[in-house]
Amino acid sequence: MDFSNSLLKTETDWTDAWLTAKVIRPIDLQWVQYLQNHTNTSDEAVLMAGVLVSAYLGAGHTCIDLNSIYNGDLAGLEFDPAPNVVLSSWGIASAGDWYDRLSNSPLVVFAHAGSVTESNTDSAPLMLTESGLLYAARYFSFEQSLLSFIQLQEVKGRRQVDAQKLAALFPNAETRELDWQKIAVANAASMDFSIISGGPGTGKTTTVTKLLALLVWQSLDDANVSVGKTVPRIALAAPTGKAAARLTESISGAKQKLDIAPHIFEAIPETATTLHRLLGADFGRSRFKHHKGNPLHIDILLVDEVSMVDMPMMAKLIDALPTHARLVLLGDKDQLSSVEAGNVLGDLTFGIQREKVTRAQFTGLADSLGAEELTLLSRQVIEQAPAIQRHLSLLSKSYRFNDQSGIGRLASAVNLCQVDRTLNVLRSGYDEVLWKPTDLVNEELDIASLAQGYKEYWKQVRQRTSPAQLHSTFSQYQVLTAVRQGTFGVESVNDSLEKYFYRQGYIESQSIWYPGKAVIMTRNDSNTGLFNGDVGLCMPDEQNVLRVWFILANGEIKGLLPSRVSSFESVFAMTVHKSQGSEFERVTMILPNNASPVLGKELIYTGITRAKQYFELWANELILQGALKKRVQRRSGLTKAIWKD
Ligand SMILES: Nc1ncnc2c1ncn2[C@@H]1O[C@H](COP(=O)(O)OP(=O)(O)OP(=O)(O)O)[C@@H](O)[C@H]1O
Repeated sequence: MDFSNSLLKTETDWTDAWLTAKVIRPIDLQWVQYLQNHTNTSDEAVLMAGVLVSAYLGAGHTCIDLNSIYNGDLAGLEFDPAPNVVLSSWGIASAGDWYDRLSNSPLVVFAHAGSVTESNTDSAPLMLTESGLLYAARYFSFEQSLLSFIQLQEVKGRRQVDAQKLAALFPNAETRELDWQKIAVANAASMDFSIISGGPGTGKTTTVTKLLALLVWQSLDDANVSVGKTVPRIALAAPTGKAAARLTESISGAKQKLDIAPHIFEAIPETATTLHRLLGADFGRSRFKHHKGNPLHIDILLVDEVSMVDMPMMAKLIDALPTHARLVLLGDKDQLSSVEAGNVLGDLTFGIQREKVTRAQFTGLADSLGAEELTLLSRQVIEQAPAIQRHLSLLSKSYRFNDQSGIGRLASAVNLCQVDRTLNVLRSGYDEVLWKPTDLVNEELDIASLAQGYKEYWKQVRQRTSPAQLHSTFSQYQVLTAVRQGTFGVESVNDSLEKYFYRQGYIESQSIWYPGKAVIMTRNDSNTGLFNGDVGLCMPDEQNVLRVWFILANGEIKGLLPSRVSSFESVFAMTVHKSQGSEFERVTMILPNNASPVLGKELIYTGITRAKQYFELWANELILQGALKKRVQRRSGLTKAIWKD
């Protein structure tokens, strides 16, 4: 693209420098040029703000903060020259000056609730708030709908909770120690909007299955569907096909463990779907079938793996929710945020306090819990908390990792950014944690050792085992990488692994598709119904025709001819980003040998918590230390708006 005639071209050549350094993308300039052409604006300070808004969106931030940028806080993005240096060279001496220039531009509209809707975003491309946050208008509108939804929850009354039924679902609840899963259920049952967050194995699925059982039981009462009582319509959803398939599996498992009447058991669904499918994605159109004008036909919506849900999707989900429906969000707030812009779960749970309840919550729980529980809970009350706190429950006791577990300890140290403790755990010789320090100079990867984990998989490929069994074996082990490019990036590691498998004779032919080939979808495909992130394994069917087998969100297995599978890549190694929503018995995670903007503690925490039994880390100590000190904090207006009290 030639920008030579553009007003963006200045003596400082800031656009060229930023493009060359890849800190902005051509699309960021194209967008601003488009705006510029439509409004005849030539104020470079405004155009720079537009370029930054677009570039920040690309990096996952929903807005820019003029004050932070002017003060040199660039959210980890490496702009050289720094925006404030360029702005100063134009005589803009403070963030306030920049604000004034933006306020007077035809490109910018002063932002307040209701000042923009998704349909009028073209006439108001940039939105500026009083506090100096600048948004692309669509993103301001998404954020506003989420805020309005949360505000609406505050005026809704409490729902009655049946204490006896609740107690029956928690027969082992102790009287000397609070059961925070029970409190989470009691709390969520009493309101229309709730978030249950927790690390791996803290019982999120168990808790939410009991919540569904309680809600169904309360609706149907003790008798079988009695006159005048209807079964609540419940939908289970997750952001990706893989996460939905896992939710299907884990809800069915958790249901089996409940001691409930058959008619309640039957009324709790087991099949989850993707958010796209739930909302009625029409791949040819940007709008979903379900929205405010045509809401979903449901009474309760449970969404799992919410850390992966981006801001536009969350806004659309809320838009499609009928006003009477309950929304329960589930996820691990400490995991990586969504690939696209936003950090919805992180923002909503930003100031969450562990094992605390607000005064309002405590009062609300009075008729749901026993006297002894209330006495214990009364010691956990916080008097001052923002309104959102009463919608939140944080589960922290892990039923997967006990206090002695290496993986649990490692995840906890990483999550708290404790460098020394992390290194101690890695060096402590736990059976289930191994650290292989990598050499910064000699970038050889021990592929033979990496490939060991796939031995059982290849054995089963040779034995032509069933696709379901093959998937089960494949999910036992996964190599994870932090980045895509470079020797330790996913592309190179996959390539090396495939070459190794070929040399070992595991791969039988040189064609693209061979028995045992493992792929991951890289985009949604309306023709096949597959979703970005779905994993397919190649094996002959009973007629000896090669097919690629996928596990669908509902748990079914579907075999497609390879010619029907497009937009995929190999998945013997996958990026940590793509692994969100999946878990494996054993994981090897490889960090790159140079610092990368994506490398922060959230990524390392997410990688570790994919492993259920064994975790191996291949990383250089310096790179690891640097990553642990880095928190990737996404800019948005949500946190301040919700947690300001
Ligand atoms: N209160 C409890 N007492 C005993 N075991 C429990 C309890 N809660 C959960 N578990 C067990 O711990 C394991 C993990 O529980 P669950 O799957 O509900 O957790 P999760 O937070 O959803 O896990 P994940 O990290 O996989 O999403 C399961 O085997 C479950 O049966």
